[in-house]
Amino acid sequence: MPLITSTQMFKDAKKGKYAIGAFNVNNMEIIQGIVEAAKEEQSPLILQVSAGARKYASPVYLKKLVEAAVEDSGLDIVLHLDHGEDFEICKACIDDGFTSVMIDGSKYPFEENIALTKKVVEYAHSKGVVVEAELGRLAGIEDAVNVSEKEATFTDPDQAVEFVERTGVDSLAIAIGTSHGAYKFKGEPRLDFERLEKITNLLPNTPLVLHGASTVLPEFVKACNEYGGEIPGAQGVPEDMIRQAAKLGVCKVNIDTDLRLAMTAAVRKFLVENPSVFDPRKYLGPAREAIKGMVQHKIKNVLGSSNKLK
Ligand SMILES: O=C(CO)COP(=O)(O)O
Ligand SMILES: O=C[C@H](O)COP(=O)(O)O
Ligand SMILES: [Zn+2]
Ligand SMILES: [Zn+2]
Repeated sequence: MPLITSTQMFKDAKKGKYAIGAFNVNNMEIIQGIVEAAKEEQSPLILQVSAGARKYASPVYLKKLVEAAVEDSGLDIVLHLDHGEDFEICKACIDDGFTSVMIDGSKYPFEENIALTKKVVEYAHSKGVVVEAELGRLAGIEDAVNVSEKEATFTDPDQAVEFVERTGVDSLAIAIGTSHGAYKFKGEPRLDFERLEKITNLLPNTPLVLHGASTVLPEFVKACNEYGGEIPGAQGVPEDMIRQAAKLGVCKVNIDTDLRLAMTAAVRKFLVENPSVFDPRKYLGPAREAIKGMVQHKIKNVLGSSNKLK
């Protein structure tokens, strides 16, 4: 079973009006938890690696861990670079065997974003790798860059059409009100579904990607706060909104914060309840289980990708 591209996966998802989870991975326990969940649910799966993850774990460790997951699980998995910030990192990942890369030129003016994305698309396609790009800008924290609410901009539907036509990109990340991190809304959660619908109607064959799509599960926030953490007021995208986004053309849903919260809640709880234990396996085991349970819930009850493996 190999690493695969997302091309067929996205076609099926778009047609079936469900979404594929793209989960950020940083170490072995995170990978194992996610992959076990996807296997039990017989769900297609995207594992994504950020520049920060490559720096933390080293590129070779992460690549080999994902290869181990493919071998051990027998699943076909997409290995994707998340938020590639320049041509060089995209090229490095493509040369390294990634099957999908994101070039995130969203901080640049429109024409520069197009030129950069086009350059990555040309190289990636010559190697059989698919490309995600971003138009519009999400608020929140991303690789140590904090985009303020003021700097954030929603995706312009007409620009999206021009962007996809001129770059030849395979999928497009859009900004409709989600943001990275655990503090997504101050008041009532609100996403611009009208905008999403418009983009989908104008680009019926382009898989859309929703970044900043963690739901920030209250049970994990509560456990973190109960066991010594301090994350008051954390709030994510309600599950119903993710379901609706999938119905309206979103094929890829990016999830990192929920993994972090699940893992941290489990570790905090274990260490508080077992103060004399110092064997990392004893607290990383429950952390892996928490990730598995959370991912399984998402696949089954939110993304709708259970039993969609071909
Ligand atoms: O978009 C993401 C990764 O690219 C993750 O978003 P969250 O912070 O909502 O998990
Ligand atoms: O979008 C950002 C992801 O959550 C990755 O975060 P990171 O850059 O801290 O690894
Ligand atoms: Zn971005
Ligand atoms: Zn993102």
